[in-house]
Amino acid sequence: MSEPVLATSDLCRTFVQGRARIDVLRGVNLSVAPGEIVGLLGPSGSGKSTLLQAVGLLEGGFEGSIRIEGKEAARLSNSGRTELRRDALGFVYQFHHLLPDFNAIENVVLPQLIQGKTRPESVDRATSLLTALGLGERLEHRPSQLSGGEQQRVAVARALANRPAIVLADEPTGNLDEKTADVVLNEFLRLVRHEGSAALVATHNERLARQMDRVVRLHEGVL
Ligand SMILES: Nc1ncnc2c1ncn2[C@@H]1O[C@H](COP(=O)(O)OP(=O)(O)OP(=O)(O)O)[C@@H](O)[C@H]1O
Repeated sequence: MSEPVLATSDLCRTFVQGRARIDVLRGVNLSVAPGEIVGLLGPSGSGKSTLLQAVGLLEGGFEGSIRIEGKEAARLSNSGRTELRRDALGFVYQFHHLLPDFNAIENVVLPQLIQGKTRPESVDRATSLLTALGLGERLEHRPSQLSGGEQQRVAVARALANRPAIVLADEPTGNLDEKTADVVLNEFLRLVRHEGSAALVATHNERLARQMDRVVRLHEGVL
């Protein structure tokens, strides 16, 4: 069996607020195989975003092990973690977080330039991803000139631009109306499958989660 793209073992995260201790993650064991799309369900406040932030190497303060493509995050230097985040992970959030002064194609080109790709190849890749998401006629629109669904599609293209091993998505369609959310999620899943990336997708929506390969649930800090 091939090595998981993401594996956590006994992952714990406690927040201390004044005298209160909140044990949000209490020994999470999760493994995601290459190309596997996993839905992460759990009630509000159950720790889905906290888990995604930990495995996205976005913040420290957790205990336990996080391995991405076999690399133990805690053993890496800060720059090693930054490189791993840039090369192996893609992120989609509930709000698009696109750069407002850059158009769609530039938003998707930028992470590739940061990774060291040339401008022509980055533009080719961005054009093909955005076209696959139905935005071939919107390449030069800035975020404010796009609808909510179109903005999220650009965010999806940006997340996939560097061919991540796994995309981490936190309520990627949570800000869209139901019909648009369905369409955008389906396009997201289709493109992730086509690209061969894995994905871990936090959602409240059981119906959308059923379209994924597997669903895990956070309950009282464990899966
Ligand atoms: N920086 C922080 N300091 C203190 N408590 C925090 C912090 N971040 C999160 N928490 C607490 O951790 C718990 C889990 O929060 P988290 O955002 O991970 O839940 P969630 O499952 O993503 O919720 P939702 O579905 O509503 O987005 C909550 O009780 C929250 O108040």
